[in-house]
Amino acid sequence: MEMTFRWYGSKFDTVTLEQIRQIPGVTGVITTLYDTTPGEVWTREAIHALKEEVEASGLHISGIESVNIHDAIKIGSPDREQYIDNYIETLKHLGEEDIHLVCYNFMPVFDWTRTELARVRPDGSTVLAYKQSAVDALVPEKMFESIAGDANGAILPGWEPERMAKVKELFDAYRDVDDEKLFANLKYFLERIMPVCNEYDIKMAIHPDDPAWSVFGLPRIIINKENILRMMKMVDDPHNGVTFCSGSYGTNLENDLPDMIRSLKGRIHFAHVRNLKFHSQQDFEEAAHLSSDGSFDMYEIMKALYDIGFDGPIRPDHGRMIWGEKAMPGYGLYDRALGATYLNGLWEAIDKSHKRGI
Ligand SMILES: O=C(O)[C@@H](O)[C@@H](O)[C@H](O)[C@H](O)CO
Ligand SMILES: [Fe+2]
Repeated sequence: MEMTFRWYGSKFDTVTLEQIRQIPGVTGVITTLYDTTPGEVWTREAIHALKEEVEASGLHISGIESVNIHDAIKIGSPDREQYIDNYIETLKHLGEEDIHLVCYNFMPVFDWTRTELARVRPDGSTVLAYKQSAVDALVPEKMFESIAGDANGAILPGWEPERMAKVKELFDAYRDVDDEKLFANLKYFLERIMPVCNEYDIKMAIHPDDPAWSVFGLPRIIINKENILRMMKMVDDPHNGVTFCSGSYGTNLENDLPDMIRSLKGRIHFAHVRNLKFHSQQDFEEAAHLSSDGSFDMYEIMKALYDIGFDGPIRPDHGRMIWGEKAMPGYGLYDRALGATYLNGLWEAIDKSHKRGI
């Protein structure tokens, strides 16, 4: 595995490449062209410039998170053809620039959903949190407004203001899309892009839905072992793979994370590893990465990744806001750096135990 760090680009991120370069063991960044909108073609020039900037700092681009999918593709409307063609163009340009990993998600309307962006924990740190009762008390149009105030002025990934302004219309457009239709539209999309992925060896890594259940009645399919295995089989190509995100699959306590990892051997191309702390089944907050701070056994998660021979990029996921830092919620420097170091420590221990036959 390679330890990496998400970086939104110098125009958007409070964290610099120089800082990332000094986190021990981090060699790559996971980045994006944050000022593109879903559906747009990424130019080769823009990708090249990003790559040069990253490489000038002594790091390299380990993958893209995300090339977002236009709603027409998820809805399956006739104009999806154009947007799929655009996506293929983007993949081609990425391949030409020697980038071989693309993370994306297939969530209707909203990307990840949280009801609080700055819940205060007993140690004074703040974290993102989710409470089902708070979602149930909201109309979807108000979702964005209800959390935007705590965003530290940042644009939230997957919550593009232009799209959020049209939430009502989007909900209408998804009216006839149920789980089966969404599966079919995902299959259609993947079958169309697989030739270019094969040609340029681009590994597609779908990110799970977060939380891993339906929100506001919208269909959500990338939520559990059964569905993700169905998806792997429906387009049975190693380039059709997974971002294993412990914090997203882990929102559903019925998901056995190490078991899911083992069942996806060979198809996990990217891993997000973070911890959650549950207060009740549908009330949880993001914890520090350390097992004892949350509800997951992080050793078992890393061990499962190790055991399946995972060799792709891994990154700490959302971190707490600590030490007075002001950054995009979940994406400050300090706590994610602690997370990277902790995960590297677990990995070293697992690796050495394995080699010594312990
Ligand atoms: O919650 C986050 O910040 C991320 O894990 C997602 O936004 C993720 O990048 C996308 O869902 C992947 O397309
Ligand atoms: Fe994630």
